[in-house]
Amino acid sequence: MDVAEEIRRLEEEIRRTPYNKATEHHIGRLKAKLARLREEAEKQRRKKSGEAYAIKKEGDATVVLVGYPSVGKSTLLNALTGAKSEVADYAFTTLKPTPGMLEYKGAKIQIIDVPGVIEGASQGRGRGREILSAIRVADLIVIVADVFNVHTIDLVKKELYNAGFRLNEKKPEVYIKKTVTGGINVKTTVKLSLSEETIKSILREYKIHSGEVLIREDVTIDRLIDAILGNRVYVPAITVVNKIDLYPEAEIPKDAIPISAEKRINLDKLVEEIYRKLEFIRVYLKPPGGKVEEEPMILRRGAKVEDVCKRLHRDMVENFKYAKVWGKSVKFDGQRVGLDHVLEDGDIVTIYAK
Ligand SMILES: Nc1nc2c(ncn2[C@@H]2O[C@H](COP(=O)(O)OP(=O)(O)OP(=O)(O)O)[C@@H](O)[C@H]2O)c(=O)[nH]1
Repeated sequence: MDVAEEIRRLEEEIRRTPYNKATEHHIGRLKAKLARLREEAEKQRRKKSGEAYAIKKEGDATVVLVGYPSVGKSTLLNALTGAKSEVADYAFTTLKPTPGMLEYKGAKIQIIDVPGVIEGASQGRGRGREILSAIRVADLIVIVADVFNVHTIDLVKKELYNAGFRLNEKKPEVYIKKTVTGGINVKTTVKLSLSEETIKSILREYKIHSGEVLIREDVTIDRLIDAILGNRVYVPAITVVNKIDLYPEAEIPKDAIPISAEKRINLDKLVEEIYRKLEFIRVYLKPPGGKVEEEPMILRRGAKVEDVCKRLHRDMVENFKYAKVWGKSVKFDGQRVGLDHVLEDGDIVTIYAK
């Protein structure tokens, strides 16, 4: 049996098996096997096709518009940025991703439009591989549908899920340290729904027979597999339904924002949501012995001193000695910190280099 056929067989069996305490163990193994085969198939495909477009990230964050053809992605990109992406009323006018820049509250947000996601992209059909590699650069994904194609939201989400993207999901709090001997030792800080046997058999499916496993959430089978594979992309996402001007009564999922790119309806709300979801922080630089600079550097929540260095100069990380920080991220003002130090909004930073 070839890999594709085996994948289909496993999917079918998982669908048919009801989930309960008695079958949990079995389903766990099936899902682990399925994820492993999908990885294998993905590797083979990558060898064949090679990676497509290299997109140059610019600005303070990158937003990628994803959706079926003709829902209005190019129109939206133009409306948000003033960029000139080709618009036409037939499908697939977008041949290359076209970066444009949105400026809001001091942040420069790069917006990229990729060719319409087609069903089967995660299986490498159509231009799928190119699309998915473009989406990988996203700091935020905006799923675009239109009032006549609201159902495509779920199709896009499914494609992205199968391709390893996890939208608006936190990274699983599962930490695995492999050891050479000693068996699997599971430690947990919360009450788990999965049995220890299920957890162990899933680990064994990935050839982990010995190791320390620390679980800090009531993990599901799928999230446990995600943690083991470790290559999932956790990214925030927003959904919009476009062309609301043509059909104002359309039924819109409650977490989606209804907009009209052409008539500029609700775009201010969308921009605000994009800005909020990107979780920007402002960091002020103070050169050694100098005054605090007026213009902040715009970074994302979780940014480290290392990210500041990278923005300043490409050799800065290499020449870094230490930094001093004033503000919320330190215990006392002027505290010395290293590259790994996580900064907070409003911090003042001085970098000392060799
Ligand atoms: N009435 C209305 N029409 C719109 C709106 N947004 C886009 N359109 C029209 O929808 C058609 C498709 O728009 P595009 O922006 O090219 O769609 P796309 O998603 O980029 O399509 P591809 O390039 O094929 O992936 C064009 O005729 C647009 O003028 C809108 O808000 N309202």
